[in-house]
Amino acid sequence: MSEMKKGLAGVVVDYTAVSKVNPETNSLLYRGYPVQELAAQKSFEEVALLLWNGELPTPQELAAFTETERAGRELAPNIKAAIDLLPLDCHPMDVGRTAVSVMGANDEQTADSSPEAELAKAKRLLAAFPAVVAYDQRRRRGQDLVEPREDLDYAQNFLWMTFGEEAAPEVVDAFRVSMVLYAEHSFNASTFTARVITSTLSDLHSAVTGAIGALKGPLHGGANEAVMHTFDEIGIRKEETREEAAARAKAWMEDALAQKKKVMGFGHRVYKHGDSRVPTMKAALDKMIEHFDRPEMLGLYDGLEQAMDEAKSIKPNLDYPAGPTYHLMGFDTDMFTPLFIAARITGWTAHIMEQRAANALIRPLSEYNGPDERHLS
Ligand SMILES: CC(=O)SCCNC(=O)CCNC(=O)[C@H](O)C(C)(C)COP(=O)(O)OP(=O)(O)OC[C@H]1O[C@@H](n2cnc3c(N)ncnc32)[C@H](O)[C@@H]1OP(=O)(O)O
Ligand SMILES: O=C([O-])CC(=O)C(=O)O
Repeated sequence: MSEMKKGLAGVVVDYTAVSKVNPETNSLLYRGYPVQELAAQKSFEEVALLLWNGELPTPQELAAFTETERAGRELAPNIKAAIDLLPLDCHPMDVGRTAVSVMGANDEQTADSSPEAELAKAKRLLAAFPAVVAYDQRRRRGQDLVEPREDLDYAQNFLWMTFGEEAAPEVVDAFRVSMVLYAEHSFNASTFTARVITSTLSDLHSAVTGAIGALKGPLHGGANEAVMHTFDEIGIRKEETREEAAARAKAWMEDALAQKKKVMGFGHRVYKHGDSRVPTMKAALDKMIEHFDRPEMLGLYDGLEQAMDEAKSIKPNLDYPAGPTYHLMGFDTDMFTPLFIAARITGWTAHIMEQRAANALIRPLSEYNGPDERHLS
């Protein structure tokens, strides 16, 4: 029997030039650039162009994309109608998955897999998806659709369409940082799903729809939502000091680990000494805690992190600081993973284009362990 690698752990299956995750140096490079530098200096729009094209845009390229992106933000009538038909208590990831599927049916270039068409579709998806998340949160709150504004950038407009008011610059910046950090992460489960689907020569929207299904699970993107459920289970008490909250969180974690529970937002398949993106996202969370004056949230955060570190030396992943950041911004908890979709559309589509350019059908082998051959009498 050939060696089996459950979960493909440690298996290298292809080359990629999109990003490099290095657990030894705890670094993440998008097309060669450290993600921390991009998060400090670049807009999400610039990072998207970097991931797709391999280079940062020239001012002219950025201006052209800005125009396309701002013109493509409206919710198409049949996507709005499809969302309106979905139950208010279905998960927002079901809404996001359905919306991308309808976008695939709408797109005139769905069957065109030329590099130019793939890039154009990726840009349209990036531009159109925020309206899905924004409208879904609003309809669940009994609020009307807010039309996009072309005078706002991607992050500003996303928050505008969700909350119907202009967000403070600090909030916009933390949101932008989260989008940049969530944009890309090599062969994670959802990206690999997108590449598997692409490898059959299926279309870009099908690959993204499948990737959304993979992202939904709590072992992957669904963890950012699960982190908030943990905070809620411990109990968020605004009147509490940071120290009081930390003590309760520590006790909660010790109890959870004694019961051998998996606590979402901690651990990673590749990083074993901490996720390269966490310090940058934690700095954004700190700014939100200060902006909204919520020190007790920091107490909960620190308490869980310290207790996990002391008991198992397992470090937080990106979902851990992202969850409470989105909560403080005002997003409903089950909207957090759709926010991850909005960002990861960039990485997924970059990988879809890369897979298509050097394709091989992805079809591994299995070792049969069912009943021996038998026959109908
Ligand atoms: C953006 C992202 O998608 S990042 C990932 C988000 N996912 C989560 O936060 C879910 C929680 N974390 C996990 O389930 C895991 O750490 C994974 C799935 C991310 C990575 O898992 P793997 O590399 O397969 O490691 P595995 O799950 O085998 O864990 C190794 C050991 O650490 C323990 N462990 C790992 N993560 C956790 C955790 N979050 N809580 C408690 N124990 C954990 C496991 O129980 C296991 O212990 P054991 O050897 O005593 O059985
Ligand atoms: O790389 C992974 O396995 C998961 C992850 O952190 C991501 O997709 O951002």
